[in-house]
Amino acid sequence: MSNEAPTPQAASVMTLENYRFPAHRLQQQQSDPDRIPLVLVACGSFSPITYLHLRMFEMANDYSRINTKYEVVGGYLSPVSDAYKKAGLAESRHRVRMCELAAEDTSSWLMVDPWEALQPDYMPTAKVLDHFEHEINNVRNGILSADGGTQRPVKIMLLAGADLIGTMSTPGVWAEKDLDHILGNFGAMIVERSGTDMDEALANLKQWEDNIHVITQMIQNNVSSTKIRLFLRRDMSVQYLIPATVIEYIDQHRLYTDDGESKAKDKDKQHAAN
Ligand SMILES: Nc1ncnc2c1ncn2[C@@H]1O[C@H](COP(=O)(O)OP(=O)(O)OP(=O)(O)O)[C@@H](O)[C@H]1O
Ligand SMILES: O=C(O)c1ccc[n+]([C@@H]2O[C@H](COP(=O)([O-])O)[C@@H](O)[C@H]2O)c1
Repeated sequence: MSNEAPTPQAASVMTLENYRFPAHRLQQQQSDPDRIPLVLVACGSFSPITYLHLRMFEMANDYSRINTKYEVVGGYLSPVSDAYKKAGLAESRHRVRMCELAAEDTSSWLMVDPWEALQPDYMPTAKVLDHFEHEINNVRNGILSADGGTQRPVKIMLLAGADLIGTMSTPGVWAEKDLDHILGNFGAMIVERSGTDMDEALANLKQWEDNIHVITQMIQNNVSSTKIRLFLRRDMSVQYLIPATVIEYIDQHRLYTDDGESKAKDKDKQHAAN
């Protein structure tokens, strides 16, 4: 897929004007009548997306099937917009395209929603989850029941790593009303992460503990985007840590190299001269 142009409905070619909620892999009908339909939403930088980000969804799917009454009917990556201004953040158009390449090439059920990435202003996570609630439960009226008789509402949940829930326990990072909305109304699936003490991360979130599902990593994977960027700056291999199509894209666009921008500009000048 990496050498193919994105299709017209692809997340990476959408603008705020022609935006359409991606639903091509969203399950249309439930398989199990006894389960509650669930859509997982991972918000983050994804600069760049790694295999761990993708694995989080697989772990959450297994966890849901084995430990809960939920049936996962869809999964979305929602890259943060350029307004987030975090160190190491590549332009959102690149992050959306890398997520899209990774999802299309390695998964049969993950999708990328560019809505958050396209926003000119920073969009708090509570508002991003509201957007999914609106698109799935208001616009689409939920999901068809297993017997085909009724439409059922879909539960939307945040999927995140332990460091992110740790920031929720840290006073002042998240608005209190947003925490109550995210953890009280939506809920979260949290993947443990080495370097983050789960008890500490959850310490101030006791009132919502019934809505917080902790997923243990049975095979520890400690890949992070920061380490990938570091390897790329040192011209070291990132093969088998992130999808091959994403590596190809990073090479083509000279992302995450110290002199990446100037090289890209030189290339543009060369094209213009020819
Ligand atoms: N190794 C990991 N273990 C568990 N969760 C992770 C891991 N890497 C990322 N995540 C989670 O994936 C989500 C999106 O990650 P994001 O791109 O924002 O972070 P990151 O990979 O830590 O990036 P950076 O290194 O640039 O800070 C977050 O919820 C984060 O907690
Ligand atoms: O909504 C908030 O108040 C909020 C506060 C801190 C972080 N977030 C979200 O958490 C995600 C990961 O952030 P970070 O800084 O750990 O890469 C990203 O999608 C942010 O928008 C959201």
